[in-house]
Amino acid sequence: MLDNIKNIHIKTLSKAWATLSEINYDYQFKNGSWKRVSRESYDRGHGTGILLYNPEKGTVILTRQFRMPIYQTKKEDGMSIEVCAGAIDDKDSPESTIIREVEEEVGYRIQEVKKVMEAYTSPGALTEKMYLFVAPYSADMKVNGGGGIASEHEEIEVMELPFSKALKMIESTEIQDAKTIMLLQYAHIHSLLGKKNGE
Ligand SMILES: Nc1nc2c(ncn2[C@@H]2O[C@H](COP(=O)(O)OP(=O)(O)O[C@H]3O[C@H](CO)[C@@H](O)[C@H](O)[C@@H]3O)[C@@H](O)[C@H]2O)c(=O)[nH]1
Ligand SMILES: [Mg+2]
Repeated sequence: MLDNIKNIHIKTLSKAWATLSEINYDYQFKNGSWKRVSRESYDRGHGTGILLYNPEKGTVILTRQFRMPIYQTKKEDGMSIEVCAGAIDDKDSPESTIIREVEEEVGYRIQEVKKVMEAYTSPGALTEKMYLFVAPYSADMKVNGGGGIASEHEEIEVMELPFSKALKMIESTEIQDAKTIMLLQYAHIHSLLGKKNGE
């Protein structure tokens, strides 16, 4: 335990789909003084995301879907271009979650994934950590059309596009999702697309 934090009091402000808490605590600053601090924290569990890439074709698979928080903040159409992603149930591992999400959302059956990053998505407000993966895909792995689970009100458009175009969509701000930008840049830095590495 840290010795510069004590008297932690957690108050649940909302417990519905996820949990919003107000956490009050005494924190000792570097000059030795103690202060009572209050912070809100939103817990909706952890998440996974994956960049699927095809080095032969020079393409990647992304998704496009409506995201209410984007609509709420930007007053635009709320559509978001993202890597395939999913929330992790407590009983599942990040790996098994993402393999299942890939089949549900984009229709590919993949066997192996490579974890490349663990990233807190908004550590001042969210408990969420994203486990980020990459995996190659090919046409013979396609098992369905994807789209997500209609009963969970998901409507996910599957996009297969040249890696070079995806990189340009970061510059043009068509892609604004952080985990997607991180994975596309990872692929670029590590030349995952070989000769078709976006140049
Ligand atoms: N009722 C209700 N249902 C919700 C809510 N939020 C999510 N759901 C349900 O839970 C499903 C979650 O779908 P996933 O594919 O597992 O997760 P995701 O929405 O893609 O989220 C992923 O990306 C997020 C954005 O980066 C991440 O925040 C999240 O951890 C995860 O990785 C949704 O389709 C919806 O049915 C909510 O506030 N209320
Ligand atoms: Mg999802």
